[in-house]
Amino acid sequence: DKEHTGDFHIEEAVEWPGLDLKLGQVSGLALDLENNLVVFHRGDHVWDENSFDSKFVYQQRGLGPIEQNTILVLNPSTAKLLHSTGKSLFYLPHGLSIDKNGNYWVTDVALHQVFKLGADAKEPLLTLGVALQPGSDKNHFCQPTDVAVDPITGSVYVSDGYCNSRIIQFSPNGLYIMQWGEARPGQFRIPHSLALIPDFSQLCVADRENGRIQCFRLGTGEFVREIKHKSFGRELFAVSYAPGGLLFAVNGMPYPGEAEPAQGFVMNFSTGEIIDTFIPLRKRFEMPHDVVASEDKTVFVGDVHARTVWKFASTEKMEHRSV
Ligand SMILES: O=C(N[C@@H](O)C(=O)O)c1ccccc1
Repeated sequence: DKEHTGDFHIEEAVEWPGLDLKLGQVSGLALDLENNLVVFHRGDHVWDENSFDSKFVYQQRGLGPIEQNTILVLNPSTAKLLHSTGKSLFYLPHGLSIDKNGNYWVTDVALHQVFKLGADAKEPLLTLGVALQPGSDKNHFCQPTDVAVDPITGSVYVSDGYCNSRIIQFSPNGLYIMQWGEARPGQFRIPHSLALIPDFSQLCVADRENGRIQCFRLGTGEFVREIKHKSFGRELFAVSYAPGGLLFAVNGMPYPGEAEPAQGFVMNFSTGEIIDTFIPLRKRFEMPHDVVASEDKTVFVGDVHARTVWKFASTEKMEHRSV
C-alpha cells in the first residue's frame, strides 16, 4: 500500500528492545559519537494537566527532582544499558541533543532551563534560564523544548517553547546572540523539535500545532522554506536529519475523525517529498515524541505515552538477514 515511489522502505525491528528498558515518559532521543542510542526520560515523573498553573509555573516541585538516572546510553542493537547519568537534576525532561564533542544538551520544561552536561559530569557545564521561573526575555525561557548545536560554529539554538514561540541563538559559551519568531499567525505554535542540517546550513523546526516543518538559514534566521503534507495531520511533533540527505519526522495522534494514524515520515531533504512512512507492525504509536536516525538508516522513535523506544530498520538490510 506504499504510495511512495523508489525502493526505500523501513520496518519495525520487532525484536527490539527484547528487555525491560524501565523507562518513564520518553521525551528525547539522540545518537552519541559511537552511534549508541541515548534516551532522556522522566522516571517516575509525568507531565499531565496538573503539572503547571495558568502562568506555566511548575506545581509539583514538592516531589523533588527525579531520583532515577534520566539519561540512559543503550547499545543500539542489543538495547543493553551501557551507561546512565542525570539523577537528581531534572523535574520534567524534554529535549536532548549531543554536540560534536559528545556533550549532552538538554531542556527541562518544569525548570524552564537548558543545560550542557559532560557525558559523565554530575554538575552541568553550562546552565541557561532561571530555575522554575518562566519568562520571555534574554535570560528566561518558557517550557523550552529542544537544543541544536552547530558542529561548525558551535552556535547553540534553543526552541523556546510551549509558552514562547521563538528560536534563540546563543554563542558556544551561552551568550545571547539573537532570536526570531513570535506567536503571530504564520510564526510558530509550539516550536517543538529542532534538526540542524550542516550540509545545507539550515535549522529546521517542528512547528507542532501548525502541523508543519519550517526551515531557516543558520546564523541569520532567515526563513528558507516550509515542508507540509496533508498526511502530517494537525500536529508535527519532531524532526531529525540523517547524514546523506534524509529528513525524518513523527506526527501527533489523529484527532477524532482524522484518517491518518500517528506515523513516521521519511523525506528527501532537498525536495521535501515523502519517500516512505512507517508505523509499528503489531502495536500503535501512542505519543511519538522524538525521532533519530543513524547513517545506516536505523530509526528510533521515543514515545511519551507508551514509555518506550521503537526501532525501525531499512528492509533491504533485513532481507539480507532473512536470506
Ligand atoms: O503536550 C503535552 N505533553 C507532551 O508534549 C510531553 O512532552 O509530555 C501536554 C499537553 C497538555 C497537558 C500535558 C502535557
